Amino acid sequence: MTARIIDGKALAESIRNKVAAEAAELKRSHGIVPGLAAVLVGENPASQVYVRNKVKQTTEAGLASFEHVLPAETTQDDLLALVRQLNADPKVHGILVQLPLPPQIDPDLVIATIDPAKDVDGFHVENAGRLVVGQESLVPCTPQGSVLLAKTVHPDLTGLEAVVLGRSNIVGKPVAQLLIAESATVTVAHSRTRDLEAVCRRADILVVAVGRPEMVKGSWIKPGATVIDVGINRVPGENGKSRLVGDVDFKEAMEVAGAITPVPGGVGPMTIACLLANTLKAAMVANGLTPPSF
Ligand SMILES: Nc1nc(=O)c2c([nH]1)NC[C@@H]1CN(c3ccc(C(=O)N[C@@H](CCC(=O)O)C(=O)O)cc3)C=[N+]21
Repeated sequence: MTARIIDGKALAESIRNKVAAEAAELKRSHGIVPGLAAVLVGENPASQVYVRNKVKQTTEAGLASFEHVLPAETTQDDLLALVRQLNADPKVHGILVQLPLPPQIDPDLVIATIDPAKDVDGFHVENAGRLVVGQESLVPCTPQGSVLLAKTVHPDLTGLEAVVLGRSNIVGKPVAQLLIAESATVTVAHSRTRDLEAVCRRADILVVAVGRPEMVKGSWIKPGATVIDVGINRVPGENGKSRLVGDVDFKEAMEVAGAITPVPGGVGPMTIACLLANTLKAAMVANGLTPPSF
């Protein structure tokens, strides 16, 4: 059997098109242009690619994009001052401070300083808590994108066995919360889990977010399972070039899984699409309007 490849690029494009249509209508009816501010500290090359893609897609969807590129030596106080300035700026509806930050800056303090209503990453404790208790919130983009991709295969996740491999605050934990909200039976596994392979093999839906290139092998996957690969790892490729691989051994997984997301072209594009959707949502909520669902 060969797995079906889940097309993240196509789903991301359809979400971006919907954001663009809604943004055009918001501008026509209320004169509001949703604005996203992205703050990048230092020059991590992978971050720069992400920021460049994000700026392009933000403007293509008709949203306003405000870029703040700060030197690696930026002090914590200077970054906090910028965040407060963006909190107070009515043209800015969403604020994203790209992680990781340099060592002199405490990321928890930066996230806590972002106005929760503008926290389009969904990382603020207020949004994380609201997600857990099932209240309306800004939901983290990569987790949201991962679950939307799983739902292209299983529109109803009720009662399915979901295993999330990874327990980070930015992916593993929020993915688990979203899957619980979809009535899946959720196990969160991690590096300390006993017999990790056997736990993964129980999964109808396996979401992998560990940041280790090609760690999950074909033998870890239940035949026919849906595999969502959140990893984006740059590894040495042919003739001195680098290539991107996920946290799942794609070649092996293709022989066992029922459906799988590729890297690139899977979860990555969905992260950006969901970021644009969150920015639209933040702009509408800030103006007393009811946002669409995606
Ligand atoms: N506050 C914060 N929020 C984030 O969401 C965040 C962050 N910091 N720091 C960095 C990571 C990384 N990240 C990516 C998103 C999309 C792609 C993406 O679109 N990748 C494409 C293309 C990859 C390529 O060709 O280089 C793909 O997978 O197909 C990649 C990486 C968001 N992150």
